[in-house]
Amino acid sequence: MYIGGRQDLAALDQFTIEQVGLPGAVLMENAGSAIVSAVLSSYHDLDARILVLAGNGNNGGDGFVATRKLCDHGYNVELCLLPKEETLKGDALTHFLVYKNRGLPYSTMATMDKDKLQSKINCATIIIDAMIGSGMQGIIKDPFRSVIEMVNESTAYVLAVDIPSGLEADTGLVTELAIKADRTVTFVMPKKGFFLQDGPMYIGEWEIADISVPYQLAEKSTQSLPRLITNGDVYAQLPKRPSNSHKGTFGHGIVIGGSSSYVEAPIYSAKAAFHSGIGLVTLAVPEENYTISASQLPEALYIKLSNKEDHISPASLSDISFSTYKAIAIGPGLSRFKHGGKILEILFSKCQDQPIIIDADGLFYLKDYLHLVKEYKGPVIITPHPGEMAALLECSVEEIESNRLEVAKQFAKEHGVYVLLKGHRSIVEVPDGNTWVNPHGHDALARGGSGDVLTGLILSFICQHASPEQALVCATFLHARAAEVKAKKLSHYSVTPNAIIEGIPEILNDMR
Ligand SMILES: NC(=O)C1=CN([C@@H]2O[C@H](COP(=O)(O)OP(=O)(O)OC[C@H]3O[C@@H](n4cnc5c(N)ncnc54)[C@H](O)[C@@H]3O)[C@@H](O)[C@H]2O)[C@@H](O)CC1
Ligand SMILES: Nc1ncnc2c1ncn2[C@@H]1O[C@H](COP(=O)(O)OP(=O)(O)O)[C@@H](O)[C@H]1O
Ligand SMILES: [K+]
Repeated sequence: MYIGGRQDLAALDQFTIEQVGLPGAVLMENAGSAIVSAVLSSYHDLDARILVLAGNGNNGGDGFVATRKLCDHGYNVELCLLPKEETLKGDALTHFLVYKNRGLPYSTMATMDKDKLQSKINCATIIIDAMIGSGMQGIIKDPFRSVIEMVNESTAYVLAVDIPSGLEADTGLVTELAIKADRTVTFVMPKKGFFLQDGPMYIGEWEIADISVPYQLAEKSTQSLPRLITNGDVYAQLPKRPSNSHKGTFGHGIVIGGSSSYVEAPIYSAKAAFHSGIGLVTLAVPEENYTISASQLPEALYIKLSNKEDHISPASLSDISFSTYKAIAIGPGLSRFKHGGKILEILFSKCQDQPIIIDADGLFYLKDYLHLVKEYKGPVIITPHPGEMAALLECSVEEIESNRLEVAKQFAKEHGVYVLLKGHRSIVEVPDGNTWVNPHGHDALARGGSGDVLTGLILSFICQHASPEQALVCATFLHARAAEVKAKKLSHYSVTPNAIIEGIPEILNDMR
């Protein structure tokens, strides 16, 4: 499923109107009807008081259609047009005239003082936000400003038409104020802004409505648009498991990490790999971590790396026979120490072309070794959280967060790496290829060790013959879904890395 920005949507609408020959007023009729269907599917109480707040652009036009049709269904619905009537034009004006020709009632800000509007908002059970849609730009201005404040303070259920008013479709930025929707019915495709910056906090539950803009056009003409990872994508891309297979079929991976302060991190990665189908895992950890690691995960094979003070001695990596492993994950719990970058130097010199996944403190050292990545024959995958990405780029976390899609794309292109930029709505960027956005995951994942689990999943799927892109798509989605399913059972407060690992089989079992 593609996600688009303002211009992508406008181009698709225009194509449908001009080339396909479906007039804009028909699309608007469909959009309004989709809002009505959303109300009909959830609210059967005809006494519910529905207030439609409309702007003067096409988003408002959708609101006029919805109000007319809700009246026809017998709902107790009221239309309030916020800008002046004279400012209406185009399809919105057409549908406003249809509304008026039907003799249906409406009020405007001009005919009503602020207190009266406030009392309408307070009395509403459902508010339909048709003030501003994808045409939103800049700082929200009056008359919408004060109305948005009132709506956000009310107890009404808020249904946003296409996008909550005040949220920027391209960037997910809310400058000062936007509608906090309970549900957003969006047209044609989800907007990029739903998954960036403030967006996820404003859209509520969301769904896509078909308004007869042919979606196949998006697939043909918008290859560069990001895609949302769906259950279907993951099902299609998960490594298949022939029943006559043996452990060699599903690959042997190695996790290199751990230090005296961070014992658990590489264990979480290896456990996650075991719970998601890998054939064999070797844990290469400092020798002083061996006993506790082996007691927690006896299924793994072990390489005891010699310690230097409280961390791995980089030179000890020279003794690993890397050709044994189908893929390598490095970084969880490695810790930061002087000359730690030597670890990457040795790793890249000893590996041939197997996929290398660099996470956590491995990324800390990467900044000075990016040339090795470019020269390496095999795929390199990096999994930074915004702080790690900011350190790699020597910029602020804010700069990363306000440009997540661009940052990931640029970095992947420049260095030829697969980038998984983590966070609330993680981004998977394939060098010179696709961009994927994960719509799942929440605060239950905001706990030390969550990222280590994800690294193990990526390793596991690569060892099972998934391409790096497939592995990243599957791992990112399953990791977040596992946390969601566990949070439902245990509470958002209580999802440990081990709980996420236990959630993985539940999600895998549900995949179809
Ligand atoms: N033919 C089409 O293009 C279709 C568009 N549709 C609807 O039309 C919407 C896009 O319509 P438009 O491009 O007319 O734009 P919108 O109706 O989303 O917004 C434009 C209006 O918002 C005001 N506005 C923008 N930024 C503002 C700010 N910062 N403060 C205060 N007011 C602001 C503008 O002055 C203008 O009146 C979509 O979101 C969708 O709901 C649907 O009807 C389907 C067909
Ligand atoms: N609020 C959140 N919403 C969605 N995903 C989250 C959230 N907080 C954390 N995550 C996910 O949890 C993981 C945390 O990784 P990371 O920060 O590397 O943790 P650690 O290094 O402690 O294991 C990432 O996959 C990230 O996307
Ligand atoms: K809206």
